[in-house]
Amino acid sequence: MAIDPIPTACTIAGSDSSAGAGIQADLKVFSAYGVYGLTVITATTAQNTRRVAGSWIQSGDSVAAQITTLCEEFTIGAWKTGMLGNPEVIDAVIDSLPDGASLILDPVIVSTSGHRLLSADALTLLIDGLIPLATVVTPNIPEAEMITGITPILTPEDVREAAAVIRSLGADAVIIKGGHGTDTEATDILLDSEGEVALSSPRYPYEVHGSGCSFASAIAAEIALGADLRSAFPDAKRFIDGAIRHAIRFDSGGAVPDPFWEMRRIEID
Ligand SMILES: Cc1ncc(COP(=O)(O)O)c(N)n1
Repeated sequence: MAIDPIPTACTIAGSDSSAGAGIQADLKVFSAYGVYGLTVITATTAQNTRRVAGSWIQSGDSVAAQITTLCEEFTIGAWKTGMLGNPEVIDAVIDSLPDGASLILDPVIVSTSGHRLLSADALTLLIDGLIPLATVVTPNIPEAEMITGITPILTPEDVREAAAVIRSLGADAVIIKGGHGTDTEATDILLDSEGEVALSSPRYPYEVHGSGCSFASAIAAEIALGADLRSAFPDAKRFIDGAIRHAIRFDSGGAVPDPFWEMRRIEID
């Protein structure tokens, strides 16, 4: 199928040196979809699949210049935010994003390995300034707890209550990802103006570094291709389930999603 012009999506996120999460995950997912991926780098991190050793955040000016320079040339079908780091970067994003942007806001706060990727004062600004601009916010359960103050989120009713609170902060829609729960299935819940959709997929017996980033990027790619959120959600869920089922697993025990598993020319399962 020929699509002209090529759809574009832009990720505003941190670099992950292990290439499982962050900018690298997002670009892989965009490319697997056939969407041209643009990048705004907010930070570099020194990390592997097990730990974050350090992070260095860009200035607000750098982030603003990257966004405005891209907007000079490209019509960007979807924006996705990941690690933003501090209030200066969030302010730059709020000030530079074009009006009417479709924004998939993945509220990266703490890495799965436990390293803080967003300062506490930045969380307040993310809630007050960025969530109201979001087409969809995609927290996992720990992030939903930190955004809403509802702790612990344990039952499906708790998840629904947290999703309603996040929508009331001004987002069009919320998807709370169940991947950090303990059931045998990972159930994600979408809440939008029309109500709720719950989707479950198997939980695999290994931790996959970067699956949250990859899922949010799959939603962004779907939106860039013209899907609405109600159809993007099940398609992105299927996509990430395949990338996790066929995750690249290292000798260390670490694993990262493989959005390209169907294209592999070598057998690694
Ligand atoms: C640069 C960057 N962005 C996002 C994450 C979150 O991913 P995870 O929750 O899998 O650690 C990360 N670890 N690093």
